[in-house]
Amino acid sequence: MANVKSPAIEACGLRFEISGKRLVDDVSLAIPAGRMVGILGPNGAGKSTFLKLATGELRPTAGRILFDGVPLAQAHPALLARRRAVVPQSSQLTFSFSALEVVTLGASVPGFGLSDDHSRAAEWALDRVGLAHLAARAYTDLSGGERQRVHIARAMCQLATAPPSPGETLLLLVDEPTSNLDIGHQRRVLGALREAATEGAAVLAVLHDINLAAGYCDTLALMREGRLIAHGAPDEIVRDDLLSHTYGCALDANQTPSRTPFVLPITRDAPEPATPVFTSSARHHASDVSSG
Ligand SMILES: Nc1ncnc2c1ncn2[C@@H]1O[C@H](COP(=O)(O)OP(=O)(O)OP(=O)(O)O)[C@@H](O)[C@H]1O
Repeated sequence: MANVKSPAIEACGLRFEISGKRLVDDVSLAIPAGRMVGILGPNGAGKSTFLKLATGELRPTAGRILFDGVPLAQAHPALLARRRAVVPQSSQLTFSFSALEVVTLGASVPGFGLSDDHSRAAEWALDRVGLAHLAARAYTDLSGGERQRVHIARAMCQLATAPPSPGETLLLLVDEPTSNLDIGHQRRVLGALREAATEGAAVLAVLHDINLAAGYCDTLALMREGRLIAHGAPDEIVRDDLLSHTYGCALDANQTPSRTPFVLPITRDAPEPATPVFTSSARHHASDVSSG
C-alpha cells in the first residue's frame, strides 16, 4: 500500500435532511491530493448542499466528513483558514472595497495589515484570473463575471499565502465558478483550478458545463435527487444513456480528436411545431378577450 495517501477530504455515507426532505442521501466521495473532481447533476440535485456539507457550513444529519482523516468538525479553524479555501455560489458583499482588498480579505491579519507576501499573492491571483488591470476598481462597480473572478482570486490568494508543510494538502471547494463567465474566462478559471490540482491541491468544483468539466476534471461525480449515481473518469460519465437519463433530455455524447468526451443536446430530431406555439396561444388569448 505504499504511496497511497489518505484523501484530503472524504464524505462517508453523508445524509442531509431538512423538514423531512432528504437533500443529500448516502453520498460517499473521496477527493485525494492532486485531483480535481467535478460534481455534475440537474438543478436541485443536491450539489450545492453537498458542497456546503463539505465546507462545514451545514452539519450532516448522518454520515461524516473527514479532512485529512480527521472529522471536519474537529479541525481547528486556523488550520482550515490556512489549508482550505471556499468559493460559494454567490456573495452578498456590498462594501465598496477595491477588487484587490476583496482578494486579500482571506489573507490579512486584523490589526497587522498585509505583509509583502500577501500583497504579492493578491496581485498574482488577480493576474491569474485576468483582473490585474481592475485591482483598484470598487468591487461594487465590477460586472457579474468580474466579481466572480475576484472571488476565485480571493481563494487562490488565501491558499498561496500559506504554502503547505510537507505532507499537507490544500483544499479548494468551489460552487459554479464559471456560471457568469464567457468561454475565454471559463477556460482561464478552470485552467487555474486545474493547475492548483496539478501542483498538489485537492479541488472539488460544482459545475454545470459537462464539456468543460470533462476537459478539466480528473473524475466526474454525477448527482441526482440527492444521491451520487455515478463517479468515474470523464469517458465513463459522459455517455448518452447515463446523461440522457440523469438530465431527462436526449443527449448525444461523442469524443474530440484528442479523445476528450463531450455532449450535445439532440435538437435536430425534435419536430418543429406546425404552428408557432407563442402565436397560437396568443391568438387563443386574443379571441377569449374579444369574445368575453
Ligand atoms: N432550506 C431548504 N429547505 C427545503 N428545501 C431546500 C432547502 N435548501 C435547498 N432545498 C432544496 O434542496 C434541493 C437541492 O438544492 P441544491 O441547492 O443543493 O441543488 P443544486 O444541485 O445545487 O441545484 P442547482 O444546480 O439549481 O444550483 C433543491 O430541490 C432545493 O430546492
